[in-house]
Amino acid sequence: MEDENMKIDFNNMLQTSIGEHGIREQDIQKMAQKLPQVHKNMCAKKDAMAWRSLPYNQAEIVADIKKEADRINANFDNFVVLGIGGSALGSKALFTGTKHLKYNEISREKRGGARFYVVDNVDPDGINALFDVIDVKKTCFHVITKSGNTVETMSQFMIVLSKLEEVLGEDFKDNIVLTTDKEKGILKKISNQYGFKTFTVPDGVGGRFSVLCPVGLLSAAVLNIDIDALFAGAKEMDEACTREDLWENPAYMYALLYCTAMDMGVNISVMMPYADGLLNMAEWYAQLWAESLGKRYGNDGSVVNKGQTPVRALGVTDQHSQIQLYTEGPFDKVISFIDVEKFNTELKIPDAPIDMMDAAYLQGQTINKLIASEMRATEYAVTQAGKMNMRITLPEMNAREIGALFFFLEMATAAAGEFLEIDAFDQPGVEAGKIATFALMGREGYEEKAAELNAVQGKDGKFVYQV
Ligand SMILES: O=P(O)(O)OC[C@H]1O[C@](O)(CO)[C@@H](O)[C@@H]1O
Repeated sequence: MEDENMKIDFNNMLQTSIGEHGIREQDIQKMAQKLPQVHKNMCAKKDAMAWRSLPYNQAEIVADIKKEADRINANFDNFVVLGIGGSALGSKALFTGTKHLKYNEISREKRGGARFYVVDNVDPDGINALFDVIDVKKTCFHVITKSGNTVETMSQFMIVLSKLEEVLGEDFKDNIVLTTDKEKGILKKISNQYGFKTFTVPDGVGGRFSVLCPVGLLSAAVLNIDIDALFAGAKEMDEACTREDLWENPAYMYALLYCTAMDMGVNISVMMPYADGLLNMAEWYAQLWAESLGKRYGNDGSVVNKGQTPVRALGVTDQHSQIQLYTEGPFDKVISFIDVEKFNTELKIPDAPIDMMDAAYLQGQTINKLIASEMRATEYAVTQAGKMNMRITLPEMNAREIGALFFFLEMATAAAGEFLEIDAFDQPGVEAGKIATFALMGREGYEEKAAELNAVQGKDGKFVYQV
């Protein structure tokens, strides 16, 4: 990739940079023995990993999405995404990664479209707070659930439908857009019966890999994010991340080094962007890395309990809360710094009208230089402390770079799944909680589970402190 593109620097993962707790050349060689099989699987499973084709095969869908976005922006003041996990996090990362950080507060003229919100929880105060600031009549709700059954999203949807009915009677169809599976799930049945505008999550595109399909693209279009540029970034990354040679494929190197680190007891992956707008990218990555790699069983059915705990941190803010631990605590984490070479704006630290004393050296410099210097300083400090870290540098925060970053991390995650010999595309571990929730909420067919839950032995009172 050329100089103006993203740069991914793995030096500080290595013993040559950080000393005894780093990865050695021979560790790379050893893990690289798996690479031919990893590459073979990545090639063989390309079609099954349908998210890899999304930058290439959606011309018609994107045209429809843009038309729908134009309708939404022409008719509504607000656009609200209802969804959770992979149905929400990509939209959030896209939004803050490319748009004005106070988007909803700037004028409509400057925004060029509806205000944008994502509701990805079932906190009553959070949902009610949104209703306090939007006029539901003037709001389009995008209900996203691939399975079409997710309890959080369906309950949000029901609340919204009733609010709409209160103010619009039966005339609320235009305020709703759905995105779901092509045939499965309750939402699809509702779509068929009531004829809401509906987009499809393609087969082979799991929630956490779905940002570049209608799940994230309708948000992108409503936000006037350049979808062609998103795809261009993803395609560039695809080209790099399908190469067979480890030394030319950054996704393979990421996967190899992180899996080697896991074998060395490095159980935590901290993503620490130095840009407010990229914190949501770290949130998105957290689901991607956690749900894809956290697995009890290996492909051969044996118990492996693999995975690495993702942590989101924000530079520089979390330097003043977490870096003490990262430098001096256990050797159990790797930090992925993300920095941005050129921010969208510049902010000078002017000469102050009072004597700033020892702080006067800051005068005439920029906040841009300060954040960049703090990133380098923190990288230096954790490297000196012998802790694994690496750096992803974005030349700018724009649609192309964000598209490339999504695709890079998706490819790295899929490759890591192959190195770990687990299925990176299922999530059986979340089922137990979902089923228990159905039971506790009285869903038909879950009576036995409800009885089981109610029969669970009481807690030992001596460990419960009623203060
Ligand atoms: O899009 P859905 O089916 O509502 O799922 C939401 C999220 O729930 C999960 O299935 C896990 O609970 C995620 O994998 C997914 O992104």
